[in-house]
Amino acid sequence: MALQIEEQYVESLSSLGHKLSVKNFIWSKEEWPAINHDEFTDAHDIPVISLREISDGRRNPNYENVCKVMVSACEKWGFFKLVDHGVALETIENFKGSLNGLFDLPMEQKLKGVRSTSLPLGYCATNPDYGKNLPWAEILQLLQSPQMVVEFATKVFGDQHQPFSNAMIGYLNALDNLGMTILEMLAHGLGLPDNFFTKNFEAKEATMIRVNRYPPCPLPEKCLGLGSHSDPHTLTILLQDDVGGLQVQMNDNKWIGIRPVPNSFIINIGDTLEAWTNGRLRSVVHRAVVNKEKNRLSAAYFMSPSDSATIECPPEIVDPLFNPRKYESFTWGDFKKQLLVQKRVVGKTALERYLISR
Ligand SMILES: O=C(O)CCC(=O)C(=O)O
Ligand SMILES: [Fe+2]
Repeated sequence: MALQIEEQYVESLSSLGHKLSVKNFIWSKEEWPAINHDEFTDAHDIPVISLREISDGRRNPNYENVCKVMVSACEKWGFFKLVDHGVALETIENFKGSLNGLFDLPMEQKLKGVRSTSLPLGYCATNPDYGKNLPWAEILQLLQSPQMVVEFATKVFGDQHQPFSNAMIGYLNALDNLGMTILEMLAHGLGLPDNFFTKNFEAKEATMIRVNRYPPCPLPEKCLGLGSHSDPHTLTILLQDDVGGLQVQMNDNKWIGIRPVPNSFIINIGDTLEAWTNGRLRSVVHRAVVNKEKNRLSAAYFMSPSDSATIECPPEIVDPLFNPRKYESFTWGDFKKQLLVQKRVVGKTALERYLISR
């Protein structure tokens, strides 16, 4: 029986002329997920933070407090759920609908927007960037660039590209605003000038979105939608639907499932922000598991500074005696270049190249 499943042809993830079967997607045993996509333990879930009380921003008396709570969540968990975030429901629903519509297209049409071998941007059915195992996912990666969105959408939809382009551009703009707000709040909560991070984010050279769609999988206990990894960028704003599948690794190496909350985002710290804060805000390893019945959509918006931005922990955060500087300073451009060459590895190792050895 098991053998039969493993031999099944995986139509949803096979590019034309490149037939894959379930066995091509089986991960090494150490990576097999022990908890299902819909297993959650509320006592161990990540904190929820609301922006409702402070929708008028810095002038609000609660602002200070919410910024501190946000920093604490990122110190302890590296992750939190954000509700009352101010992004219009319509913008989110339009975006989700357009992306599900894209992934529902015949493979032949999606492949018109296939990513190139040199640049990981565009559509791909099985992303080989995450080590030797194939993720059970279709992926669309695009930069925060209206021109690139239109270029991609035109390849796939021809002169009918506008609904897709508009939904995507509207979503990217809304998330850029939200991301800048969060980066300001984190700086404020850390006692840094409010624009300490955001001043490096005016050019959107490397900010990008990755939309993942995980088709139903006949063997979810041996496959993964996305293997264990940390996000190398600065800040991730993740949208997920109500299916469930995101899991986060705790300090004791145990995995916890993150229960989807309607109309929320998941915010997590990337490696670059961990280095920028000398390890105070944590970039935490996570993965996506798949399930037998349902398609699952998630979209990770990765904020990145300008290529020339120098990532160096400010003196306010370093203490030469108790908390000495952990990382050499580096530019985001250099780190990004290294990541492109190295591709992804399992777990969290990308920052190691900048560790100061003692
Ligand atoms: O699908 C998910 O919930 C996780 C996605 C993710 O971690 C990523 O795209 O980096
Ligand atoms: Fe991620």
